[in-house]
Order: sequence, then structure tokens, then C-alpha cells
Amino acid sequence: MLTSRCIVGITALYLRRQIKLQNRMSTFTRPVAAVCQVTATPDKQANFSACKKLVEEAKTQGASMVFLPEGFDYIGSSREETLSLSESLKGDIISQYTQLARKLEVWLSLGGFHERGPDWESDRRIYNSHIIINDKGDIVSVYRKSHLFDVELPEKGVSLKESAFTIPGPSLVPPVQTPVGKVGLGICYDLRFPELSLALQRTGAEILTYPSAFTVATGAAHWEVLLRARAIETQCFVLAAAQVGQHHEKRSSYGHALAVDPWGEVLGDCGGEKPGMVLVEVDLEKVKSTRRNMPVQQHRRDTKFYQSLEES
Ligand SMILES: O=C(O)CNC(=O)[C@H](CS)NC(=O)CCC(=O)C(=O)O
Repeated sequence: MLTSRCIVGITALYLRRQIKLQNRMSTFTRPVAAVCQVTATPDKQANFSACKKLVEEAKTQGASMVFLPEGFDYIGSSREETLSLSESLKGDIISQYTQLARKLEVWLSLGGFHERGPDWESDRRIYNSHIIINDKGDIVSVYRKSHLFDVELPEKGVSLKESAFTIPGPSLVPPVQTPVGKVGLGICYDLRFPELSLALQRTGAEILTYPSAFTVATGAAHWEVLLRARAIETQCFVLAAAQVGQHHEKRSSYGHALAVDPWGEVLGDCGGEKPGMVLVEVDLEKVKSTRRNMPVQQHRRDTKFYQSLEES
């Protein structure tokens, strides 16, 4: 009796282990994206170490592309500090990341790099740049944030003037083919402009990315609603890495790095407390079936149709 119960116990354990293994393997049937959240400070080296750990962990867990937020390099405590810490694409920070991508053979979305502008020596202005690095360590795309966050919300304690140090990007960039799908590039505040997401969708995006450093007040009110709306309108996956928590005495971010599927369902949420990541399987069949079943892109009228009210 005792013996047989024992065997039953062991068999049950064995079966449970098999099921676990099967579940684990089933999460690997599609390419995996890691959507990260960090608490960057003005300390660039510490920020790199923290991001590197997340990238290594994501790779170990099977991710083929890792998404880091706006300000992954640093969040400065003053305009002066933000400017003086900036670098060019050929500087140390980006070369550390290209080496990391090459060594781990993983793709990276670096969500908002403080990039010295073309006339840095004379005007000390930067771009806010979203950089895609492939698994060989090459920079394959650079998108420069086109909508700048100049916002005063006195009753919410929000006052930021991004244009005081940043040049608006000159253009959108075409979606990039990656191991998880075709990725359209935005940054943070760009999320509020559906024109941008539609333009990316029309040119082939299957995944939209909005690496962010949302304020706590605007994040609580708008973040998830906007991300899900962009996913539903475009029938794309939306992956949004985020900054979370306190960066320095004057600034905190909302967190909740999010992964949303083309139906608008939240697949993963990093919460509002601490750094971390969510791993999501990107099943591009979901993009196809959502678009097939409800072909809103085909139902959309031409641009003239929507402008007709302004002209009359
Ligand atoms: O300043 C840096 O170093 C990095 N850049 C940012 O943090 C940017 C510009 S201040 N933040 C946002 O766009 C927040 C948007 C937002 O919170 C909203 O749209 O509600």
C-alpha cells in the first residue's frame, strides 16, 4: 500500500514536470519579445549595468528582441546635465550596446537615446532617438522623436519643456523587419498622435513600439487607454517599455511597461513599482486574423474624405 502510494506520488511528480516542460516549450513556439522597465538615474554606467542584466536575463529566457525605454541611457536632473551627458551614435554608450547585441546575438530596441544633434558645437541641441540594433551589432534604424513634450499641468505638478533642449525629428522611418515581426518606431509622447501609428501601419508595421518615460499623473490617466487604443485602431501588437519610479529628487515615472495584442488585450504589465520585464510571444497570425475578421483598414475612406469638413 505504502509502496504503491509512493509510486503514484512519484508518477504524479514526473507528470507535473512533463507538463511544466511542455508549457515552457510551448512558450517558445513563436518568437519572444522582452518588454523592459528600468529606473534610470543620471549615472550612465549604473544604468548600463542594470539594462545589461535585463538583456542577459531576457536572452536566457528565450527572447530574440529586447525593448528598453526612453531615457535608458540616463534621466538628467537638469537641462544642463541632460545636455552634457549626451553622446553621438558613435560614442561609448551605443558601442557598449552594439557589442552586447553582437555578443548575445539579440536584437535591441533602445527607446530614447540622448543623441547630440548635427550642430551640437554651435547650438547644443540633441535628438531623442530610438535606435534598432540587430543581432550582429549593426544599427539598422534610427527614428528621432517628432512630437516634443512641452506641457504644463500645474494642478498635477507636471512641467516639462522638451523643446528647450531637443530638436524635433525630421521624419518618420519605415517599419523594420525583425525576428519578432515588422516594427514601427515611435517614442513616448508620440503615442498621443494616431496619425503616426496609422502611417506606420499603412507601411507594413505589425508591431508598434512606444518606449516611454511617462509622468505619474499622465500615466495614471492615459497610458493604458492610449496604448490599447493604438493597438485596436491599427490591429498591431503594441510593445511599450517604460521608466518606473524615482530618477532623482525632481522626477518620477509611471512604469507599467505594457504588451498589448492586436485585439487590445493586455498580455503583460510590469506594474508601477520596480524594474523588471515581461516576455511575450509574438504570434503574427493574430495580426492577420484580426485584420481579416474586421478589415478596418479597407473600410477607411481616403484622406480627402476626412478633410472635406475643413474645406467647406
Ligand atoms: O527628458 C528625458 O531625458 C527623456 N525624455 C522624456 O522623458 C520625455 C520628454 S520630457 N517625456 C515624455 O515625453 C513624457 C510624455 C508623457 O508623460 C505624456 O505624454 O503624458
